[in-house]
Amino acid sequence: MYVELILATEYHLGLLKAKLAKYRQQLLEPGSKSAAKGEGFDVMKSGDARVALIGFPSVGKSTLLNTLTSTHSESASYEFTTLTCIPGVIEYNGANIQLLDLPGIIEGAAAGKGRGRQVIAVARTADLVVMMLDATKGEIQKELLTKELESVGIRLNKRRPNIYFKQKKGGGMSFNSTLQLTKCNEKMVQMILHEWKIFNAEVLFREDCTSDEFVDVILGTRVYMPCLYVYNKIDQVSIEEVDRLARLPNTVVVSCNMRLNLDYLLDRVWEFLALVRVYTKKRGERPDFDGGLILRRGCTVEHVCHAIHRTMVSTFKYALVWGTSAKYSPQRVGLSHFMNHDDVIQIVNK
Ligand SMILES: Nc1nc2c(ncn2[C@@H]2O[C@H](COP(=O)(O)OP(=O)(O)OP(=O)(O)O)[C@@H](O)[C@H]2O)c(=O)[nH]1
Ligand SMILES: [K+]
Ligand SMILES: [Mg+2]
Repeated sequence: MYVELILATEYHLGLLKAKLAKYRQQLLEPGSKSAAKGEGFDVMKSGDARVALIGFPSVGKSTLLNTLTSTHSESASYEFTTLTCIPGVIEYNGANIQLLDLPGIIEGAAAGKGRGRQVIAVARTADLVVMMLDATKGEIQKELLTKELESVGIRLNKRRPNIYFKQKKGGGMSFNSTLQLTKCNEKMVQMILHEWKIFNAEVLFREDCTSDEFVDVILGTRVYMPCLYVYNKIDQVSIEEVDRLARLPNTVVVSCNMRLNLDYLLDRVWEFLALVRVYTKKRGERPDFDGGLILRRGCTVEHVCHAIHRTMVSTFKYALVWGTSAKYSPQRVGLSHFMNHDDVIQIVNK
């Protein structure tokens, strides 16, 4: 009896949340009235990666842009100093990383307060969100901002749920899981799908997901982004507090005014962007250490070929690789060999 009651509550709540998610989705769809005014700022994507600075007003976003790039963005002690998107470029490890200074956002941003929607629209286009927080203001800012971003479908530091979902023309529902599910079940999935008027589909849970995560999968418009939390103004708090903040996950503590820990911040940005630099070398010549190629972690020799020239793969015979990805230097490898940061490669054509 008791168990049934809990289950009934779970179903009720699960379905309610699914309805809400569906409703919110309609609000965000392009063409709908409320979405129209929430267009992003018009800034060209450039460089090897894009980082968006998100934070409450006056946490020091513009000060950071001014410190790390040659672009100037007005910074002042009053809130909402920045009213538009200001792009700058960080040069690091031979890569050009576009850093976007944005207006501060406040609670209710997702619902249209201030320039919140525009800011969030830009954040969605970034490869990394740097959430800037004021070290003097505790952790509440982080929770509020995370909620704002979640409410418009941005998931920070989370993996896409491992659920296979395919809508079908007929054949009814097929539900399977590769492991014991503890947070969701077939009945719940069916109820949620009916809410979307989906009666024919194939669903396979490959991990123990919640019904909320299943809703994310049906919507299919969620963005999963890495996020680095940066606590600024550590010159204003006790050493004990700095120590505590610095140990939080995915966190860097800095002082933009005093230029403290900014090198470490850049290291972490590079790591979060998962960038890799690879040097090319011609036979009998020294590697071209001025012109490294910027690629993503997990890239292979094939990716390197594409980065050099789109027809390179068709003439590829083998490659010689020096560096940490090679078992010996040089190692002779094929197209599927994984490259590491700062490896050197010489490509031999047919
Ligand atoms: N104490 C201290 N103050 C800082 C630091 N970094 C920035 N500030 C100050 O914080 C205030 C706000 O800085 P901004 O760079 O304008 O902040 P913002 O986040 O861009 O603000 P909005 O554009 O209004 O959202 C300025 O008075 C800065 O001098 C820091 O490391 N320590
Ligand atoms: K400000
Ligand atoms: Mg600013």
